[in-house]
Amino acid sequence: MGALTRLIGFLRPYVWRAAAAALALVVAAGSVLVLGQGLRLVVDEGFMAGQPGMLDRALALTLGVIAVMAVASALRFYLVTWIGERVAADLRHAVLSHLLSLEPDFYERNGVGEIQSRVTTDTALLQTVLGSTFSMAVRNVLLLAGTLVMLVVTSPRLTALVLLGLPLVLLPMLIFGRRVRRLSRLSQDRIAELGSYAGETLSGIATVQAFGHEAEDRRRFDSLVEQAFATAGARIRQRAWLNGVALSLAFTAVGVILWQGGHDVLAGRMSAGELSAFVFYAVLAAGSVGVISEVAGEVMRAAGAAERLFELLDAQPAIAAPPQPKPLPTPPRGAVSIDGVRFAYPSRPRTPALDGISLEIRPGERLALVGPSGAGKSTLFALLLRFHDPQAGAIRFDGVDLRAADPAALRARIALVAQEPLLFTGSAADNIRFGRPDADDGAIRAAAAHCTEFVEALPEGFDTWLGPGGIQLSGGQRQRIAIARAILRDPALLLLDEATSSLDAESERQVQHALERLMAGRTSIVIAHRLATVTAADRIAVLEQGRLRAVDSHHRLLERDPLYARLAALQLREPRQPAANERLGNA
Ligand SMILES: Nc1ncnc2c1ncn2[C@@H]1O[C@H](COP(=O)(O)OP(=O)(O)OP(=O)(O)O)[C@@H](O)[C@H]1O
Repeated sequence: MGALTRLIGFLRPYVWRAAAAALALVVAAGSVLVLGQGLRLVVDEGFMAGQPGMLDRALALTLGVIAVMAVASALRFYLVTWIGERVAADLRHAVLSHLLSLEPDFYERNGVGEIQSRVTTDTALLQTVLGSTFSMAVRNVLLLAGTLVMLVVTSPRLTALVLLGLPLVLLPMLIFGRRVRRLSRLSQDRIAELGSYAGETLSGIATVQAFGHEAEDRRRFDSLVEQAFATAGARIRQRAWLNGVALSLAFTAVGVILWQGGHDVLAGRMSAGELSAFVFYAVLAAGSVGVISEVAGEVMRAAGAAERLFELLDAQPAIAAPPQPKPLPTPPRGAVSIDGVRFAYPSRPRTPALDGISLEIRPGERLALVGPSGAGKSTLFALLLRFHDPQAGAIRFDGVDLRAADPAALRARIALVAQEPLLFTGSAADNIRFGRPDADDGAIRAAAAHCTEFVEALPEGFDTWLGPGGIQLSGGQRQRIAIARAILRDPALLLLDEATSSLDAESERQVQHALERLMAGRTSIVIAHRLATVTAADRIAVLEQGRLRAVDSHHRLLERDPLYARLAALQLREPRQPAANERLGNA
């Protein structure tokens, strides 16, 4: 119920349309009720009094009422459906837009697949229910209320009989309705679980097939699908009971009324026209109850879906701009100060991923980060981008504590080139424009100066569609596009996670050349995997188990830090030399 009332809040911008819809609804339902009175007149004044002229007038009147009913019904349908679709669209918009403000951690905790399923299946369900079912429900609730009034007006005695029977009809609806609602929610959860599992498996299809994991996945799919089906089965059983019980009760009631009413007419307590009208209204009422019982389940399912969507809407971003964000100085300098930073991931509060890190990085400096796997290098990047806040200490960018700044303003001064750069569906130009959507073609070409030769060789140059994830490019080409994207953003601070996968010597040289362009004149922090990078760096910071071990130049570290010497020997690689057969081939 809470979710439904909150949905009504979404109606606020459309009060006038809602009012018009309500008016059309009342007129449409009202004209159906008037038809019942027409029926009474025809029977009493026409048939019983034996006046054919009365029949003609009754027909004319009826046609008029039908015309009004038709127009009002069409209007009601249009307006109510429009509002339903509009509210579903608004809700989709609100949820998607809110999701963008939640930090990467949130998705790690809750699973992207699960969230995706809520956004797609739950909004789709709401869309159908708000767009059509809801309109039916409202129409029938109103019709039911109207027919009940008309029943009382026509014959209070018979109505009393109906009302006595009413709890018999409503009680099972309430009981079954509640069960249906609980099962609906469970059913949606199961489908979401399935969707999330399928999403992960299908996006990792290459790994799945390479390891021959299909049989295992098929088994798990089977079990998840069957679980979802079992839940759906339980829900359908409840709905089936609900429908059967409600309908049989309603029509039994009509039978009883006819029987009692027939006795009343015979005894002269009511006219035949009144009984006709009464039965007309009773049938309408029973029909409404039937429809309501049918759509109530759907509406309850929608309430479950709305509840899940509101949960997403209510998720508070852990990282947000303070009410009065402190502006970063202009022009940006690119000074980073890390001061006694301690950070542990929420899932492992006892083992800090970074512990007591202090480091000053001067504007324009080139700092290389090295350390064994799990030392905290990527975590430091995540903190610099403010995906997390440190539990102790502070990070300052150009003198401003990251927590005091607007994260968007901070990130506008940073560009990230990830180890496996992520490209998105679109053209080469779209991907380069990613961090500056308003950039014109000239700016894009300038930023891509290091890769024009290969981009222009693509079938449609910069407008070539690269497929989802830039699948149509080689690893080295993807990296160069990602570098162009960072150059176009023109950041004061560059965060670069060097690729570990080896490229051939020529691609390596091209990527290196692109990186030189990117790093020129800005502060850069590089998670280094190449010997060339550490030798060219101003300083190298050696991390080990979340602690800063040493900060110095390559040569001095080689002399005085055994861990560094070992890492340099094992981890940092020279550009790959062409193999002997390649050299032979070239000769
Ligand atoms: N999301 C997370 N939740 C909990 N712990 C995490 C999470 N991400 C990383 N860690 C832990 O934090 C520590 C530092 O990880 P981090 O990814 O920063 O290391 P790294 O130096 O970048 O390693 P690599 O070179 O292998 O990428 C590791 O012990 C890791 O297990």
